[in-house]
Amino acid sequence: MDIRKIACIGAGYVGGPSMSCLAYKCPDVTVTVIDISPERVTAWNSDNLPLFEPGLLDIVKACRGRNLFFSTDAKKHLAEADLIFVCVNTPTKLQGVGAGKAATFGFWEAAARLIAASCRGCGPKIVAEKSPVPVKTAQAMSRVLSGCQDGAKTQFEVISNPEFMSAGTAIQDCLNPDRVLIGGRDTPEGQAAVESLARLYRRWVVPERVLGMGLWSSELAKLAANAFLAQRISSINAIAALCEETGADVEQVSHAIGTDSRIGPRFLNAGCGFGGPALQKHVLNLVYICESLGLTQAAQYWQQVVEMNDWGKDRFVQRVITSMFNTIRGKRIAILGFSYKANTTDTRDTAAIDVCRGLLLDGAALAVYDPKVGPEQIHLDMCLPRGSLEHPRRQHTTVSLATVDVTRSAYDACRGAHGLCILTDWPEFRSLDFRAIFAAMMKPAFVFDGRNLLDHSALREIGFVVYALGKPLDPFLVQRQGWGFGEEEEDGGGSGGDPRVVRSVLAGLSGMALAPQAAEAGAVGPAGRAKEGKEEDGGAGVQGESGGGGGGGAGARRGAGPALGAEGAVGGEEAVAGGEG
Ligand SMILES: NC(=O)C1=CN([C@@H]2O[C@H](COP(=O)(O)OP(=O)(O)OC[C@H]3O[C@@H](n4cnc5c(N)ncnc54)[C@H](O)[C@@H]3O)[C@@H](O)[C@H]2O)C=CC1
Ligand SMILES: O=C(O)[C@H]1O[C@H](OP(=O)(O)OP(=O)(O)OC[C@H]2O[C@@H](n3ccc(=O)[nH]c3=O)[C@H](O)[C@@H]2O)[C@H](O)[C@@H](O)[C@@H]1O
Repeated sequence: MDIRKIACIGAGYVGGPSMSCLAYKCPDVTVTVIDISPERVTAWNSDNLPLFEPGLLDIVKACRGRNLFFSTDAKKHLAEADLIFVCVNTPTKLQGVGAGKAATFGFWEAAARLIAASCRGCGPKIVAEKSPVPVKTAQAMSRVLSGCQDGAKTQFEVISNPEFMSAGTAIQDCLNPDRVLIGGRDTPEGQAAVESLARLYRRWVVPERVLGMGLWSSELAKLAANAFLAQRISSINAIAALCEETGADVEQVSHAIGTDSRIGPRFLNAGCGFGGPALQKHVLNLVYICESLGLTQAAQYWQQVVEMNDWGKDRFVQRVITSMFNTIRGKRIAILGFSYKANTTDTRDTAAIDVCRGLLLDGAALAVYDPKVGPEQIHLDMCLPRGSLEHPRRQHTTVSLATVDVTRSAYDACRGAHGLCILTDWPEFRSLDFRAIFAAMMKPAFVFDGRNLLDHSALREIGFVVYALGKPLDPFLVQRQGWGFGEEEEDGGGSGGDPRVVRSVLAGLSGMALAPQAAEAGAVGPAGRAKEGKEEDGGAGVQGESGGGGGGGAGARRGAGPALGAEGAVGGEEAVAGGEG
């Protein structure tokens, strides 16, 4: 079939960018992207696209109105199309059989019924699955399509053409894909349909990368590819935990293993957990398929990839808490980065949600900054009710948003903070002025780099105590129990550690390295006490009763934003950070 008109159901993260690239590369083919959401369609027809993707706006502007259209008029465009892509979402089931693991087929069935209803009596059509689906969805799709035809039958050939783009690099992934899979039935009609679509792709993708295969292989390959990626990340994260315990450096280890050409260097960055709309969901889909087929051991194997990811997020939260003297109650913690990775606004299943919720549950006051994600989304994600569509596995203990401040800049987030966490690998975080940030933070000032993004030795030079995931532990953290802070002070004598860190920490604790804001807010001199607080207020808080002597360095700060929790609880018996100054 010579494809002249294409319709795509779903103008989301996949449908929008992939169809824009198709239109860009095939100017003689008309591509119409359909969505049920009029707001989305309106946004696609404006310069304010509904999603941020580098290079996307240029491509859209080059084709929109020429051979690229966005519309809500499904009936018209589906009836006219030679080829229909289905790009609807496939969230995880929340109830019933397979809840928490199986993919919901509802959007797909609705799309199939829409196609069937719109195309009665039309000529033959190819229907291509683009969003990932459970194996054998094509069969179900064909049955729905042919079952809903009442009389005037249209010939539908269902093929599989899974999308492998990643958010943030969607345009380059579409324009220069590693491979394009097209799966079809092993019949003349099936193979003809595969060939029709392959001809389009071969206009810009070298023929060796356009791979024809069986329908079920193509469907399964998509889930398997994501499961392998997730497994790789969980594997390196498991090694990262081991590195911290042994003094090895995960970056050196991943470099070493990545130079083996059989393993390869990519996707070996340890981090505080993979997130996004795909990896976890697809691993769980795979688990469910294995379980359904009685492959218990295979199911358990893949399940462990997700368990490891959850453990990694918990481990990060634990590190923050134990590093900060076993208490974060009322302490302001800056969260830099909320999206699940850089260059996207997408927060679906982002590791930041679980990390933030973990910190909130332990009483922290968070100041969140993300270059592209706004306050509404962050607040929504933080308090989604149990069972929300894209986060079925999350533990939904209620957290209070009263202590979540979303700031306009990284500097605002860090001002007055006891610690800062890097949760997304936004490159701009690298070029922040960390001297200024250090000056404005409570002391000791902690950095928890969950993406190994920053220059850790430069940060230590400045005076930060740095936790870098999978790296040898900062001497201050190894020795943390020896400083007489927290509940376990009997452990140590406080000797040892990097002298620079030790000096800086001592300076901070004695108030010599006070943040200007803290000074303004009432903290004074080496024996600093909060002017507004009680005389006996402890260092880290303003309302504590017995925080100890001259701890002004780590605290004595009031009124500088929502730094303290409702109880202002950093002081009192938990005001250990400043207690021994
Ligand atoms: N986000 C990504 O980078 C990638 C996502 N995928 C997968 O592709 C699927 C779709 O993902 P996204 O595009 O991110 O989802 P999305 O939720 O952003 O977009 C789906 C769109 O389909 C529309 N829709 C649903 N049913 C419809 C119907 N009957 N008629 C018209 N419009 C309808 C929705 O309104 C929505 O705009 C998911 O399963 C995802 O896992 C695959 C590759 C990459
Ligand atoms: O099916 C999909 O939707 C897509 O899912 C993933 O793409 P995506 O989820 O956009 O992002 P990835 O680049 O895979 O990153 C996912 C998560 O893994 C984390 N990650 C990635 C790489 C790494 O080395 N370490 C690591 O922790 C990222 O920070 C992010 O949170 C796949 O990479 C795409 O090929 C696939 O098309």
